[in-house]
Amino acid sequence: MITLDVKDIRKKFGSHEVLKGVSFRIEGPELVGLIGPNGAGKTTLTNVLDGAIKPDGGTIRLNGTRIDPLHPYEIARAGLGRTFQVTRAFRRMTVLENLYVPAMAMDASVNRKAMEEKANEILAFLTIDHLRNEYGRALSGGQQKLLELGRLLMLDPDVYILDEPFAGVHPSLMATIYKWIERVNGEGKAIILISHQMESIFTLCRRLLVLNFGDLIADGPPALVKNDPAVIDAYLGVEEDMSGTGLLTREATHA
Ligand SMILES: Nc1ncnc2c1ncn2[C@@H]1O[C@H](COP(=O)(O)OP(=O)(O)OP(=O)(O)O)[C@@H](O)[C@H]1O
Repeated sequence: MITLDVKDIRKKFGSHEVLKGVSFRIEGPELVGLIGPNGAGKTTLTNVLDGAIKPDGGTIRLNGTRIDPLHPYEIARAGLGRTFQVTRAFRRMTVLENLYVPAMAMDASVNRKAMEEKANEILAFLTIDHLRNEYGRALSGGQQKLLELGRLLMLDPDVYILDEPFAGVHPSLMATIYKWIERVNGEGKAIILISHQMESIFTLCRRLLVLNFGDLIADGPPALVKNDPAVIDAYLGVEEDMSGTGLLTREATHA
């Protein structure tokens, strides 16, 4: 079974303590939302998980093996992959070539025919197969998000971390991304979804982790988390789009 065990992760930038001992455990094909106001530490935690930033303390185990001392490419090989808030599609490569890069980086002796078949199947699923020979730079922001999801699918890690996959995406592509997430999760993979779009988080996730000023202030089912006084306090005065979530403001709870 897939396990991700995060224990007491700490990170300071100068004297600024950005992660203050974050611990959580994911077991099996969970779909977990990681939320929190701007500056809460979500991206820093993601960068620590994928090895881009080394923590000052704490441990991370993936499927029982410690990954926090590893390089990012070793962590990707071990089975943890991510997308980025700002997409990193290769602009001077075609869409197909963009998909080949992660597959070949992970396994230089990968069967080319199988790789091409997989890439074409992924592009069809993401509804961008007609763009297979276009350069990355020719794609819209939303199409680049889809391409990045496709690249991650080529890597096919055990744990997928998706950083703001809906940001800047046209509503018509949202359904495709929802389907993508449900498919990956249905195939038994664990997903950590970071988004400020609360409606998507509350629709998709069965568990929420809430970060605030580097502390994990809540961890549980959305129905419980949304009524947690610490969470309501953290979001007080924050301009998130809470429509459709039922996440209460303090005024609403006191009304
Ligand atoms: N490289 C860095 N050097 C110094 N401070 C940093 C660095 N990276 C992040 N920070 C600070 O760490 C805090 C957490 O930032 P982080 O980007 O992790 O938050 P976030 O929850 O992802 O925010 P957002 O929702 O706005 O993306 C912020 O106060 C930020 O200014």
